[in-house]
Amino acid sequence: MDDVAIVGALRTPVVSRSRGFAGTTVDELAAHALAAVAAAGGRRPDAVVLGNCTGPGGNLGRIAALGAGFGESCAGWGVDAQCGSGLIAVAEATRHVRETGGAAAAGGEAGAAEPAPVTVGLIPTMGALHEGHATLIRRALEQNDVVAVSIFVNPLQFGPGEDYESYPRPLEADLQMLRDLGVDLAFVPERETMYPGGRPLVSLSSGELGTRFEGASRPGHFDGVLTVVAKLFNLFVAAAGPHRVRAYFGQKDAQQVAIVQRLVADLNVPVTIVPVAIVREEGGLAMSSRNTYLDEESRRAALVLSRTLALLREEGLSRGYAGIDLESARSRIEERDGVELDYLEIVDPSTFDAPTEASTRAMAMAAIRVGGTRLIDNMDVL
Ligand SMILES: Nc1ncnc2c1ncn2[C@@H]1O[C@H](COP(=O)(O)OP(=O)(O)OP(=O)(O)O)[C@@H](O)[C@H]1O
Ligand SMILES: CC(C)(CO)[C@@H](O)C(=O)[O-]
Ligand code: BAL
Repeated sequence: MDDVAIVGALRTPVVSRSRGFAGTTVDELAAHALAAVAAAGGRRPDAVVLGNCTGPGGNLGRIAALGAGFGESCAGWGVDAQCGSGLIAVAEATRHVRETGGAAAAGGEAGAAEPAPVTVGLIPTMGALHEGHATLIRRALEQNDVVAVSIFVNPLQFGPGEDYESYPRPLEADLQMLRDLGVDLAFVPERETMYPGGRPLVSLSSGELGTRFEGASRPGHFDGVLTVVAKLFNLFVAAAGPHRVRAYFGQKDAQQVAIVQRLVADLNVPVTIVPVAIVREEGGLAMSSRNTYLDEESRRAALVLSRTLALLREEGLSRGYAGIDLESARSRIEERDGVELDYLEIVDPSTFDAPTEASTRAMAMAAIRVGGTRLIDNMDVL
């Protein structure tokens, strides 16, 4: 027989596996459709071929045929090829009809598959975007289905006399960069949206860790960071519904990464933190929005920061971090014209205490002031 025709086609509704048909098995669903299509056509098939799209495996065709009441004489088999198995099953059924000369066969696909869960990537920024931000964004685009970038210069994390007012805000250029990168959503709230009525009454404390290093020079800075980050996390977790949220932070702000990781752990925030390595300019200077404040001379002077850290890294990797001469490194920075050293220390980045025998990482971290600009940087020395 050459001419084989499809005389009936039915399918069950498509629903979320965990919802509508939660108590129904795949072969029961298939049996239901098979019985209905046979009743409509007025004829029982003598064979059932079912493609298995991540169903339970086994011989779905045979089980469903029995479930549909086609009796033991109805043959049944399956095609276990996930996507596309339905088409192969129909082709198989056609072949069966052709070869057996006139008997009816049913082919189709059954499965209980749910698409991989959608994930949301969030990159909190203060804008004035550069290649460092772009790297975080690209990482998020690789790892998530939906990517959102927030741009908000958060007044709570700036101390008196810091650069809150003068912080660069090139919004149009930032938005163009986000469009070019293929970001799905830019969240650019007004100050009043984030803090209606001014400073919030309730805010977060970054604890003792928030008072050291960056926190010692910028009192209250990390409390402000945590408060805005917690607000952003709450907004995005709520908007993402059942979907997982990952948030991307740059290792340039290593202490910030550690404190945000503690926020998530200590307050059970359902967000996964993804740290991203530091992106540097060709000469080694860590990229930063505040680099735009530097004139040519300051930019040259600022190189002492990354170069000193790179020397410490070499020393640490070749002789062990315990042998590093921090005092000479500090002098090297202080002796550079136009540069003021705030701190240079070696810490275990999981605690920000001095590394111990048990430490698996040791990190040299430093902050300097060049002209009026404060810059930070760090490198692993173990
Ligand atoms: N060079 C960089 N490499 C990796 N991540 C970076 C780099 N610069 C910024 N980031 C990360 O981008 C995120 C947003 O940072 P932010 O908008 O404050 O930019 P910034 O360049 O750090 O600005 P600032 O000059 O204010 O420190 C932070 O998680 C930060 O660590
Ligand atoms: C995380 C952050 C966006 C919070 O304002 C800021 O501290 C930053 O840009 O690193
Ligand atoms: N990148 C850290 C934000 C700040 O310096 O305020």
